[in-house]
Amino acid sequence: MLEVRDLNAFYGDAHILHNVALQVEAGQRVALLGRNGAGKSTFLKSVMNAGPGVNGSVRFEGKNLGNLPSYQRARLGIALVPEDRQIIPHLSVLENIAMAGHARSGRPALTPGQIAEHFSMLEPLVKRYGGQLSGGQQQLLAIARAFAGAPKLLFLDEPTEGLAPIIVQGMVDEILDICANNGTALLLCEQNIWFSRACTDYVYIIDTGKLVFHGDWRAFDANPEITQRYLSV
Ligand SMILES: Nc1ncnc2c1ncn2[C@@H]1O[C@H](COP(=O)(O)OP(=O)(O)OP(=O)(O)O)[C@@H](O)[C@H]1O
Repeated sequence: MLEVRDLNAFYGDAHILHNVALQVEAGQRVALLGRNGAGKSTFLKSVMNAGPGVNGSVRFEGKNLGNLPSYQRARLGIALVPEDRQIIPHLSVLENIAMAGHARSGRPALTPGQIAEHFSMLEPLVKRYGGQLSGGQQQLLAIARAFAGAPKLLFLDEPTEGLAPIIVQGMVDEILDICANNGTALLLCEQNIWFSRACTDYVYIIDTGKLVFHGDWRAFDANPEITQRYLSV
């Protein structure tokens, strides 16, 4: 579904990503782990054509995306939930979800009400303003909003950052359920290994802009030095 080859990314003269190759199959759930500054967000932004200068090949459902602008990538069915969530504070929960409808992929989409129903922590809050939500509630709203476009592939950028463990635990089921119900593939950028393991089947590790490991969680566990070398702080 998503096939990235030889991806290099730059901010001005700074060469951030080096020959990255990563693949996500339809319906697959994949984690991209790495320390602060390893290049996870840059990778997502590069695939969305939303910031860094990029060369290399990004193919989605067999099509080379070339210079296609971000909004057209969204309409092909790729949704990015950015690290800073970008909730609109003066719109209600339902209005925030409805706002993302313009990114529709062309697949049958759930209504904002149906999307909110999937997220038990959000459902009682549908009329509340975005700016009145807690950090965890805002994160769930950002994920819920991504589903307004009926994405085929969802990018989540460090969704657990700054959230209490109890909220993070609840998010696992909400994310797995809505992805399964909608046949949505997931690429999760994280530092939280527990959460990544609970949400995905396959893992890539990035360190200073280079991929240094990929495999399933069994292969990850068979190489404990990986955690020590690339993920411990
Ligand atoms: N707009 C920018 N201009 C210049 N350099 C940038 C910019 N954004 C990120 N960088 C640099 O690119 C490198 C990768 O950053 P990136 O945000 O992709 O890492 P990350 O793995 O997502 O980290 P974090 O977990 O802290 O969000 C870092 O060295 C960072 O300082």
